[in-house]
Amino acid sequence: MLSLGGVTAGYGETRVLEDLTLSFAEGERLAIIGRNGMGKTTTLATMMGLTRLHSGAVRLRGADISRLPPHRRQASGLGIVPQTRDIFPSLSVEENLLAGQTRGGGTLAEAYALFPRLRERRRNGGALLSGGEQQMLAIARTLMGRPEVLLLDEPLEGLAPVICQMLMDVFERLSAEGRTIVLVEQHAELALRFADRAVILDTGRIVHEGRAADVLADPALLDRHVGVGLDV
Ligand SMILES: Nc1ncnc2c1ncn2[C@@H]1O[C@H](COP(=O)(O)OP(=O)(O)OP(=O)(O)O)[C@@H](O)[C@H]1O
Repeated sequence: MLSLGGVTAGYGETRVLEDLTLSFAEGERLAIIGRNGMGKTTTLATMMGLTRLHSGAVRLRGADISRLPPHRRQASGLGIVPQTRDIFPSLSVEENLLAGQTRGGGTLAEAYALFPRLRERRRNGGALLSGGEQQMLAIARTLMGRPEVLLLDEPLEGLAPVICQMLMDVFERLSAEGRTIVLVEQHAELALRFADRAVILDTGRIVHEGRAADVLADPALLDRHVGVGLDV
């Protein structure tokens, strides 16, 4: 579905990812884990065209999209939910959703069916939402572009366990509908339980790649490269 081949990328002259090769299939659930600052966000941003690609290639369904700007990648089926959520604070929930709508894209009815809470809050300003509601809105807004590949950057960060579980259920649903999901998460256990496959990043390089269940069953590996105890 999507691949990075020998990718070295970063910001300006700074190189964050070094010769990174990674691919995943249609419908797959991939978890990318690792300590802070190891390049997880940069990996998603590079898939989306938001970094400087020094060398290597990004391919979507075999087509080289390395030179495509982010909006063209979005039109080709990629969607990212950034860690920063990027809600427009002065727009209502509904206006935020419509801002993410593309031609032939998702509908408000679909967004509200997935997140009934957003329907209740549809006239509220973005600035008045709780953290969980902001994250629901960020996800729903990206889905308005009907992405085939959904890139999620630490969607659970700072949220209460009950909201985290609700969002994980939503990701299960999106995956069951056939979407390909890449989940970057500090909550390693939730991410690994969800994913088929896991990649561990350390200083911009892949230090482990394999079945998520195997990573989950290897506390020493997690301790070495993720450095957090399992969180559930
Ligand atoms: N816009 C930027 N300009 C320059 N360097 C950056 C920029 N964004 C991130 N970096 C650097 O790139 C490295 C990797 O950051 P990245 O955000 O990809 O890591 P991460 O694994 O997602 O960590 P976190 O969990 O903290 O988001 C870090 O050293 C960071 O300081």
